[in-house]
Amino acid sequence: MPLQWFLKYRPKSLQDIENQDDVKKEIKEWIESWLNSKNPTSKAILLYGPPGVGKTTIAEALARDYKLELIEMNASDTRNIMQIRSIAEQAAITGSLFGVRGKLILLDEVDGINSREDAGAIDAILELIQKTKYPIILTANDPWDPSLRPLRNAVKMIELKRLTKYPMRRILKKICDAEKIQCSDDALDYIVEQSEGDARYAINMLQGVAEGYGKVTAETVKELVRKKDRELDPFEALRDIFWAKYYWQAKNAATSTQIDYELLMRWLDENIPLQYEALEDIWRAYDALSRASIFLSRAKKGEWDLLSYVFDLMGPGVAFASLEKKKPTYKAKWVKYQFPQYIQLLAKSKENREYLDNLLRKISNHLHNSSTKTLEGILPYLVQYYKKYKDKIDKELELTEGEKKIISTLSGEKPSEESEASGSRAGKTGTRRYYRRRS
Ligand SMILES: Nc1ncnc2c1ncn2[C@@H]1O[C@H](COP(=O)(O)OP(=O)(O)OP(=O)(O)O)[C@@H](O)[C@H]1O
Repeated sequence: MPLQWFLKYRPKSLQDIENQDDVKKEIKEWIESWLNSKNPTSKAILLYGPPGVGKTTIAEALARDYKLELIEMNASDTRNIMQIRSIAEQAAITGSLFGVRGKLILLDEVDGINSREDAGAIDAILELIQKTKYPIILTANDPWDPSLRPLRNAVKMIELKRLTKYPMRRILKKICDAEKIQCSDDALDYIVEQSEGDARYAINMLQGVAEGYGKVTAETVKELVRKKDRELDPFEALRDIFWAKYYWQAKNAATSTQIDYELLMRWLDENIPLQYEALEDIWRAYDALSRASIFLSRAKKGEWDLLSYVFDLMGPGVAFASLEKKKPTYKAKWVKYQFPQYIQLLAKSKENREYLDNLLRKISNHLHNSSTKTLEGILPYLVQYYKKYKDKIDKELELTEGEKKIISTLSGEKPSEESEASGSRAGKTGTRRYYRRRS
């Protein structure tokens, strides 16, 4: 796997870090107070602020600029507590022996410490701060948890703000130039806007578009870039999974859809043969999906830890079933995704077809839309939100029992025995035909 760009282009020196001038000034003064005197202004600092604004990058760049050896560890990993203790011991002794050219200790993500499960972790860090002969940097997104109060009192707090538009645009532009890809200003602005000040997110999006489409235009970014932390609709989730070039892209898509994992399985099931062409790719994708299904049934028996494998197999498992992706010339194929197979049940009987037609007509009249647009663009959402707004929707659209039954079937509720028995793959063509006929 090629290197992720946010790592490849991580600034090496403080002078390359965008937008954090006050922080850089303050942190330089702090480190110089450590190096030039025996009495630093504070033994440790806590860099805090939203994700992807440069907390870790600043700590690493500082070490490089001042030629300090960086000892870096994730504070939220319980296994590190022992290591933190041993550093505390060593730091107390060796600092005085080896003098100036020293180390910088970085404890990332202290807000990830689970105060109940890792009761000793905060104490271990406090002990380290007390004994240390080396400067310590802690980082956190949210340092305001009450359990972190003793830490807050023991450090100097420095806040990092979200990156603003122009610095963020410069970061992206530099990468476009270095990678020799054409990026339009409109496209970069769109990415910047969607990323809400998170440089890692923006760079990941840029890389996703550049590698998916080969060019970064306003049109291509609008297709692929989603607002940060927004839940994906099923069509977007499928595109992100099938087009993913990286594990994280596929995993993100599988875990951040509006639909639940069982429904996502159905969407994938329906669309694997549409997206992949090589038989072996299709076979591998179904193999991953079937394993996901096995883990899911085990998870539902109470072993919920296994859910993580379900997402691994549904997302990255399906995404990397395609060997074509390994070719440098690979470009994802644009496919019009289909609503899952169980809609076949609707096309099966004349009665159901009438209910569906009536339902589509009612929604279309209500929204002044065509039936085709309603079927493809509105119905999936209505189905998704039906349970939550049932009373309102029933009332506004004056739905009959038959029409309500259609919505329940579409939402993935278990079909009745009669319809399940006839839900073979033969009906699938019927569904497709039904869709084609309408569009
Ligand atoms: N101020 C910045 N200037 C230039 N690049 C930046 C800046 N901030 C972040 N980046 C880019 O974003 C990536 C992620 O940044 P970093 O890991 O430092 O964020 P963070 O604030 O520590 O986030 P988190 O809280 O999620 O750990 C970096 O590798 C770098 O490529």
